[in-house]
Amino acid sequence: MSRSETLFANAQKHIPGGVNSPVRAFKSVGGTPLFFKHAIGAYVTDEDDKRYVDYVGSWGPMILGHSHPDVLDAVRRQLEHGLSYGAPTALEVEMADLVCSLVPSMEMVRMVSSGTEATMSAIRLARGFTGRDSIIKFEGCYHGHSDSLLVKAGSGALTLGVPSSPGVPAAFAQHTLTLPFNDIDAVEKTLAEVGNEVACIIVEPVAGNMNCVPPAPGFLEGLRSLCDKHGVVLIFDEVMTGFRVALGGAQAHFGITPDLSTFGKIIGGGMPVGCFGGKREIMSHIAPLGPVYQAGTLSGNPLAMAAGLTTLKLISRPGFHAELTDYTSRMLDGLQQRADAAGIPFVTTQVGGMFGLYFSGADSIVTFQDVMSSDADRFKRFFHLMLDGGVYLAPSAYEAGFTSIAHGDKELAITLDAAERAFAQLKLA
Ligand SMILES: Cc1ncc(COP(=O)(O)O)c(C=O)c1O
Ligand SMILES: N[C@H](C=O)CCC(=O)O
Repeated sequence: MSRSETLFANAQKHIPGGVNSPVRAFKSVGGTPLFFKHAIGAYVTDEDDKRYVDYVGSWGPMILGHSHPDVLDAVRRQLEHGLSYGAPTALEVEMADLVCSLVPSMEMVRMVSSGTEATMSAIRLARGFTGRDSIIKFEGCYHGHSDSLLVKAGSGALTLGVPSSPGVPAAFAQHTLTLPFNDIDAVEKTLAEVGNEVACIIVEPVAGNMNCVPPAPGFLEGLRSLCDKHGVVLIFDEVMTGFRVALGGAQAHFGITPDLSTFGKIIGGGMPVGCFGGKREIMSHIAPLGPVYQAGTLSGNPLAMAAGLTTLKLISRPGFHAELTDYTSRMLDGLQQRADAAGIPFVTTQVGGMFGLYFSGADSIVTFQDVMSSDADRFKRFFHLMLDGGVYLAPSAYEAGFTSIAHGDKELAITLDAAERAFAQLKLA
């Protein structure tokens, strides 16, 4: 048995399913999840000492690559001063100022410890601000695992086939209206009927939890104008896209200003961090300024702030996102060429350093149905062939992929060589 197999067998004794987050379990691709012990730059190393070019990047945060020396130094420096105080720090003030300067729609920001907390709190705030109970989300979008948002959700919920989780009271779920992503007519119709009951629309501006689906032209613009018309709070969940598809997030990339935004992943530089924020008028309703309660023992944790601040400063250098985008495009072009040469129907999607791979004959991927019509069995075989070739992709056909600035020509060659062999094998199968 490999070390990963032994560890996985042991893990299952006391950890449900052997993992601390369902998407890690390889359920939809089969086989044993890899247990990692080391990560540096574009690579992760498993417990059996096999190294892989990594396109998961801890599900998005590692935009600088793993173990960036400046980030590690910042954490080490902070370590000497204590792990947590449960009191305000200068680092939090610096973080709030930086986030608000990088993302102009953020006039005020509250730090939390995960993306789930960020979206859950933003929803509560939108409800408290508007005095309305209903929310609109989109099928296949994932906004963390809070009750109101685990309805027709993406990510592990979709992968495991339980997009609407047991344990969510029907009374909660009835306030969550779920509409098709990229279908602005459905939003218009719903708001025309019940607009005065809807507190907010929450959307992943690039859907990244049902593989990667960019917004159709006019979709985000339509959401903005419909929210204005019906007094609905527009929330961009930028936990995944924030600081990745552009320094100012998807809202900068697409030029749409939401009322509230949520961030996670990159903002913590690999440490557990999230935040929500936006218009001062709305954020002023959060305690202790206003009556909507929200709190956290470890919120604004100094180690996490040190890692996040250093990451945000490093990715602010001119040209960073253009380089990230360029690598991603070259990698996807290379995959497409090799799939075409092997005669394998294959489509890719990309926004900046975020991408999707589909075994599909469709011209483009726009809807949830497009995603679900792609060949997940073929992806499963591709995933394992790529693993054999030293490339670690997200272990699900319903997760986006991520590149880092540490990915360069060497990693491109490893990836494309592995893919060429994988497509050839798929053709034979
Ligand atoms: C768009 C989006 N929102 C929210 C979350 C929840 O974040 P977390 O896993 O940090 O709770 C995630 C990822 O899990 C995400 O991709
Ligand atoms: N798709 C999820 C978040 O982006 C993956 C992370 C997780 O839930 O473990």
